[in-house]
Amino acid sequence: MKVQVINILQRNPTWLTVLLCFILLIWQFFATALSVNVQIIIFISLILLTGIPHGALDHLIQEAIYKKLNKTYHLRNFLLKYLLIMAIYALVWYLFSGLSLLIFLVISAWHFGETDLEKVPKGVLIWSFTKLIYGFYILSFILLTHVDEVKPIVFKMVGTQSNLIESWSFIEMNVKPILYLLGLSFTTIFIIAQSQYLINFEKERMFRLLIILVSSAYLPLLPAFALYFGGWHALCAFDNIYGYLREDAPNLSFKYIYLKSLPFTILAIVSLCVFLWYCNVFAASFDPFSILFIFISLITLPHLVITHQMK
Ligand SMILES: CC1=C(/C=C/C(C)=C/C=C/C(C)=C/C=O)C(C)(C)CCC1
Repeated sequence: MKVQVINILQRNPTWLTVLLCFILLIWQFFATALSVNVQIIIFISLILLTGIPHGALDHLIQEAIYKKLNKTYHLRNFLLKYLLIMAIYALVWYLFSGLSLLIFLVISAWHFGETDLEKVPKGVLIWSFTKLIYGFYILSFILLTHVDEVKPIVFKMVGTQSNLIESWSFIEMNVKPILYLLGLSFTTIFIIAQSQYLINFEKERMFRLLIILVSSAYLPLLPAFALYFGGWHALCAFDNIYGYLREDAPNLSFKYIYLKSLPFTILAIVSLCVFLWYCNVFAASFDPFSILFIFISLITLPHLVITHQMK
């Protein structure tokens, strides 16, 4: 029995996330509301344990892609390209914060769709569109079920611009219709895509995601986002990357690739701390979560460019 449970968790570690959802919901229901400290601990733990490490494998992915293409891989060139993309995006954030946030939301939606629906064939237009709508739905669900908590973070990220205030009041007043419309659009396009190119989705996997999403709606924003991002998206991404790297090196162990992510995880954490310190000293108004999300956006763009090349 014990061995069976360990096997299931090893094959599908997202069951642990489901378990965590139940623990948090029960705690919240029977004991007290989750304190801010507990929320922050859950958020930071998941971001550090899986969120950042899944992106810290990009150098291995790039190396594997180059190997398949018979191209020579240089870590130095990889790092330069990565940092250049981040620097350009940071400049765009500095000059046009509203546009940058929009870019972040669109690429995140695309990235969530691409990772979660990894079985979907690349280059089939209807499925590409389905992935995007799927990502938008997931992201909107998490953000719009926490609209009051999202608001101050977003306003600190982009400043109080009049067009943002207008769009925000529209969103605030239409949370339910927006979610219904997106849900309906996703269902419709999913059915059309399935009728054109049938894909067999694991029902049990979809059930796990559903539990995580529904639970997230009843939890505060930080644990809600961390449960999806660290407890679902990053774990699925790890699985995809592991499978991709094993195509050329079947003996690769999961422990080995996790350890390989550590140097860049540590580098990312140190850079984040420097970034937080810099913004605290030099920015007019400072909110650590806004800065953290801007930092996540900066590392997401090159990460997406690399993971998109995995076939
Ligand atoms: C939760 C949240 C936000 C969105 C975060 C997103 C979109 C994260 C995407 C991360 C990705 C795609 C990482 C890739 O590995 C906002 C609106 C910025 C601020 C309010 C809280």
